[in-house]
Amino acid sequence: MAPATEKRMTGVIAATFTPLTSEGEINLSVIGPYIDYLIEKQGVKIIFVNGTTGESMSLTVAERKALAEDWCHKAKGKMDQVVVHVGCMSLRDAQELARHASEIKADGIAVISPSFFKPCTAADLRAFLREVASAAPTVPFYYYHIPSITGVNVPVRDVLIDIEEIIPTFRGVKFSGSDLMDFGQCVSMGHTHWSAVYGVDEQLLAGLAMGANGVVGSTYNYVGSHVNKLLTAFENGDQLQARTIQFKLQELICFAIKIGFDLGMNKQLASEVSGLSLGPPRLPLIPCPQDRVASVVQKYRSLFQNC
Ligand SMILES: CC(=O)N[C@H](C=O)[C@@H](O)[C@H](O)[C@H](O)CO
Ligand SMILES: CC(=O)C(=O)O
Repeated sequence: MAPATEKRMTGVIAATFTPLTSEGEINLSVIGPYIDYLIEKQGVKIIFVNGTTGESMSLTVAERKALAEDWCHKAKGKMDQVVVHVGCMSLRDAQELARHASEIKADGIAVISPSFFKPCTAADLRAFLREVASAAPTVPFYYYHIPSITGVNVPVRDVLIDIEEIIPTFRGVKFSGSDLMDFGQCVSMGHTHWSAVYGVDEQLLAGLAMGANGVVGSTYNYVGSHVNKLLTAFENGDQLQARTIQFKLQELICFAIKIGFDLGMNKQLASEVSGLSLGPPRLPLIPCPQDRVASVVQKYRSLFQNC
């Protein structure tokens, strides 16, 4: 059983971008103001760092450690939780990051499946996750499912069967897939000390309907306050209001997709809205052309400003 003091992942969780300088170095000076911005302007109290949005797979292990440490240190006493993604292609790197996350007192770790050589079965994936988790035996552990990026389509329900027998620290799933039956099965197989957080921002309301405890995503860096209202409306049974906000977010994402939505655009949009200097993405991703940034920012303002 989980210790009584352990916190669950709930509410609106921002998957943070990794601030880079214009020369492409990690820029730790932005992290303090970034945390304050998320708390004050977006009402976000839990952050998920070094994930997909954080370009973790494009960073070195040393950079990921420096970032994780800074996020945890600066969020202390401000954020409710910092969950650090430690997944890597190499099991040894993932274990090193898991151990490090434990040392810096991260509130949880999450692990993505390796995606160059992929696990073929749920058993293979479970074996990988167990080895990473065992490097941080006191830290709450989450499996991070993102099949559109990893190409690993093992149903999460198969990963979860009796998983605490092999990973005693297992505490839930960050589910960034669109298979809502599988997500529903994760919720229904879950325990009261687990969290099922949903990660497809454009259909988060469907995730809530399936029983998500929280939502995690990149767009909550700049629509977090609106999505907080969506969650409240959902809890109050106000489906109309919840859908109104969801549809606005869909409109923004649809618009962005039409002009070429990628992490470069997303990061630049977050910079423009927040006023933080998040910098460019790292190659192979490239910065978004200024005219496209301007039009997505304009769309954002027309949908979300002054309401
Ligand atoms: C594939 C991807 O990056 N997924 C993110 C997190 O899981 C989401 O937050 C998306 O960025 C978001 O749903 C917009 O498509
Ligand atoms: C979106 C998300 O959860 C991530 O960036 O890892």
